[in-house]
Amino acid sequence: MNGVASLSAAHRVAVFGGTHGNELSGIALVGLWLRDGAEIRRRGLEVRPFMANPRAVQERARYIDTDLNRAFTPENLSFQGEDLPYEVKRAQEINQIFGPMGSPDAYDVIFDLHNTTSNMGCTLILESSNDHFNLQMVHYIKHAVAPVTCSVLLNDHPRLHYSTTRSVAKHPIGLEVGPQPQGVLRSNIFESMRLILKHALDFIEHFNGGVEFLPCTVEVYRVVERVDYPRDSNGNISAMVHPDLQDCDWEPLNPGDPMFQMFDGRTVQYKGDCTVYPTFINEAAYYEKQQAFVMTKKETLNANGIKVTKS
Ligand SMILES: CC(=O)N[C@@H](CC(=O)O)C(=O)O
Ligand SMILES: [Zn+2]
Repeated sequence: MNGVASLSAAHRVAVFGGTHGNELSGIALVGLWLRDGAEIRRRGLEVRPFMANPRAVQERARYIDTDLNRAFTPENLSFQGEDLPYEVKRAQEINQIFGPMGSPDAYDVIFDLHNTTSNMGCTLILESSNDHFNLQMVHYIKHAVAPVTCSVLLNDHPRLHYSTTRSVAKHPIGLEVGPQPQGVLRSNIFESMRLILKHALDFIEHFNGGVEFLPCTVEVYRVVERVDYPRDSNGNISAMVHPDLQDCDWEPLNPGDPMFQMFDGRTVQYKGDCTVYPTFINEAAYYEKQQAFVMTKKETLNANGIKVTKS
């Protein structure tokens, strides 16, 4: 052994767009690939483009009844009856088609395409720090796009983790590209998303084809806290993201640095005792979630070497 683990091939891959109906890059790309899938075809793989929340896409809304990307809880997936919220029914359908979640029948990989209004650039979102297949994939993608940066957000926090659409797959991976306003298509964001997905599919093709990926390290930003806006006694927002923090996703925030600018002009400073790396700063979709930004800490993860199991 040289530290290289054998994993089974990843034959079934899905690409989801429109999990949120107002994030247009993934919707446009999946629409394109539903009409002609040549671009995402790879040897030894089934790659299935899929519109996750078609009614929300129709309405150009994030969701109809409830956020689909929070809906994949065990309770929701096992509810019976007719009167369920649209996204709960849709979650059950998606779990039927691409799951069941946690079973051997589940799809190997789901890429879930999102846009953010934050200045995050290209970001891959992982839900586990010990999925070595995904760690190797993000390592490959980071190298393939360099010198352009592709950041990795790790959300496996026990309290802050949420039940995503992609979590139906064995290897769930989110792709978040911004900044792009809701309901808007920007060509640069569209092309960045398209390129990341190309590299991701290339990685899987190489892996299935027998290429060995050696042990490596991956820099990730681990979610440690969600930060709400300052609020008045009625619960209304009383401040905005400070101009020194706005658009500074992934940049260090040090103790004493400004975070918010109150409507009355005062500044709210970061009072923590260590450097953090804010992201999803001023994301439009997070006002309803009482979230001004996410605090992360930088970490280096070790990825095992991997190669495909000979069958
Ligand atoms: C802006 C946005 O929708 N972000 C995604 C992030 C993710 O896919 O984990 C969400 O909150 O569902
Ligand atoms: Zn989204």
